[in-house]
Amino acid sequence: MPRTPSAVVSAVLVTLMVVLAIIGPPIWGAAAEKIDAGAILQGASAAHPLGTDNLGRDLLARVLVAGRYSLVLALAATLIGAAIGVVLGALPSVLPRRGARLVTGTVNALVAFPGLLLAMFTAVVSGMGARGAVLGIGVAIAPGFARLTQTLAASVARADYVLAARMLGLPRHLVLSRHVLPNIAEPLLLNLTQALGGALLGLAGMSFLGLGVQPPDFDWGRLLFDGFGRIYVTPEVAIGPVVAIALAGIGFNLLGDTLARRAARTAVPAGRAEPEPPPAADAAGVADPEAVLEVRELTVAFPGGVTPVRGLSLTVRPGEIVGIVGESGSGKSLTAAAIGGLVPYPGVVTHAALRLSGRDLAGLSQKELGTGLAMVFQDPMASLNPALRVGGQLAEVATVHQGATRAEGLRRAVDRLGHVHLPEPEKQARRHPHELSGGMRQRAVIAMGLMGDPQLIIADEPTTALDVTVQRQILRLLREVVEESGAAALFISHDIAVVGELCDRVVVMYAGRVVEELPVSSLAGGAAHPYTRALVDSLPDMETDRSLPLASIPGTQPAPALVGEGCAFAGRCALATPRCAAELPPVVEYGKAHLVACWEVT
Ligand SMILES: Nc1ncnc2c1ncn2[C@@H]1O[C@H](COP(=O)(O)OP(=O)(O)OP(=O)(O)O)[C@@H](O)[C@H]1O
Repeated sequence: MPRTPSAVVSAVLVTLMVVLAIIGPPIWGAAAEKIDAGAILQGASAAHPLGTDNLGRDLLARVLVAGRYSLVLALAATLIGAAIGVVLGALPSVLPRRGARLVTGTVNALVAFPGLLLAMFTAVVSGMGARGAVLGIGVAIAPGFARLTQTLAASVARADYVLAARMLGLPRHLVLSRHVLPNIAEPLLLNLTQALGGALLGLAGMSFLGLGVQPPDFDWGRLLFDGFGRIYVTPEVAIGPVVAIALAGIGFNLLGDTLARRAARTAVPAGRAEPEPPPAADAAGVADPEAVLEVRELTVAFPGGVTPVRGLSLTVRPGEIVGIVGESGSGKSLTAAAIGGLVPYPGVVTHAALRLSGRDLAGLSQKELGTGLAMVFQDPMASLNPALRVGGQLAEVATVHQGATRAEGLRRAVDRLGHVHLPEPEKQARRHPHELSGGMRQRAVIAMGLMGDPQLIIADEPTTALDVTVQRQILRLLREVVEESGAAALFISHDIAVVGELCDRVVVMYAGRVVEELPVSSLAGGAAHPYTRALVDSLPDMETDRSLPLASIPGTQPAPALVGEGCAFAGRCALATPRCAAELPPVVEYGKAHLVACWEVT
């Protein structure tokens, strides 16, 4: 059901156009063709509300009848454009390098060429009339489709399942048709709707220029062309086709926008088996009144059976800093992204519960999310707009979400920048992000999170890009901010030593699952899972012989698409038995505030 005003408007307009195309010719067809020598070139009257043409035919009836032809021509042009575009866009994936470069270069040149000129040129070359105009508009639309197909195909090409198919030696055209095209079909279809609106306007333009539909046929553009010569004497004769063209163009463009927005929100991959449905509502249970963040059975899946986060549960309580630790690729960042609603398309997030202070995260407004949840990422430049001054960006949180004036917002921004110990905060607020050092930028991002009233701060590897001294300062700042603001924090890191220093509790992830959760105080000596123990053992201490290479865990973590039935760590585990590889160990209690998933220690 459409919900936003633009969705309602687009649904009404498009339905109207389709109904008109179906019922227009049978109902008003005869009136549109009826020649009346006594009513030639008349203006508006009761009998002819939009006037008549040079043969005395009723213009209102002609506008209503022309809808079908206009829509059919636009649909044909769009399909031609999409077909040429998808072929051109997909070719670089199957051609040898040189051919691919040639096609890409041609597409780039065509994208830069004005569409209407391309359409006019093609129409003139292929013969004036409806066929030439349709071909012309089709050719003008094609480069846009080609560029979109290329970009989408390139983004899917790096997915694990495409790499796996390539490594299996599948021919390129099969990789393209089986693995790439089905996964980019949905955005292409959405683009088709928007292109239909553009084609309608383009065809009307061609007919208006005299290059399109020729008499005795007529579409809205042709009616506008005929009426335009009389626009100063009887302007109403041009109004009908103008209104029809505008409404149809707006309707299809808005429909494309609405569908694209909806698809981005639901992000269900096209043409692929969908991941398991979310567990039944009652599995969510009752909200934990103690929890700032409650995550139950969180799963993040991508097309092709890639499930990098599998049934993850965790709880963060007020004032607590919980660390998520794991090797690269264990699913830490996707967990953070899923909590923040930032999993990129075409990822699908399912969960039994995802609550912030007892409230379903999906039900929170942008304002509640913007002020209640602060996200700090590894690269502060990714969170700061390089074109804006730091103070202005921070102030935006207050002006957009809290209804503050710009002056109030700026005052609060300077105050928050001082709070995170940026020297001379007024001066820093006037600077652009590139004028600050990496550590200062990260402080500014933390200050941005503090502009609201965050209940939870999610910090995803916030110190990885910084040098060791600055790392320590930022970690100290995070602890201070949590203590002062009363917020809780979820701290993500691959470094168990850093987690051990900063956090109260640690959640250890391996290949998308929680394998152990324990208080940080139990890490040294109290860890139960062989993986956690190996992580702790790989840390150097005072007695480590620094002349020897650091201990590391032999083997590698399996890629998300290659995780088997049982424990994903079994292949690297010294304690593994045949049961470990065959059966998934459940996460069970192992002493006070301690959970573990391992057959051999429970
Ligand atoms: N857009 C995507 N499409 C398909 N797979 C993805 C996508 N994003 C991430 N993945 C897969 O999910 C897995 C987990 O990624 P994630 O970034 O959460 O790991 P991580 O533990 O944070 O690692 P790192 O420390 O390297 O960031 C990776 O193996 C990656 O291949």
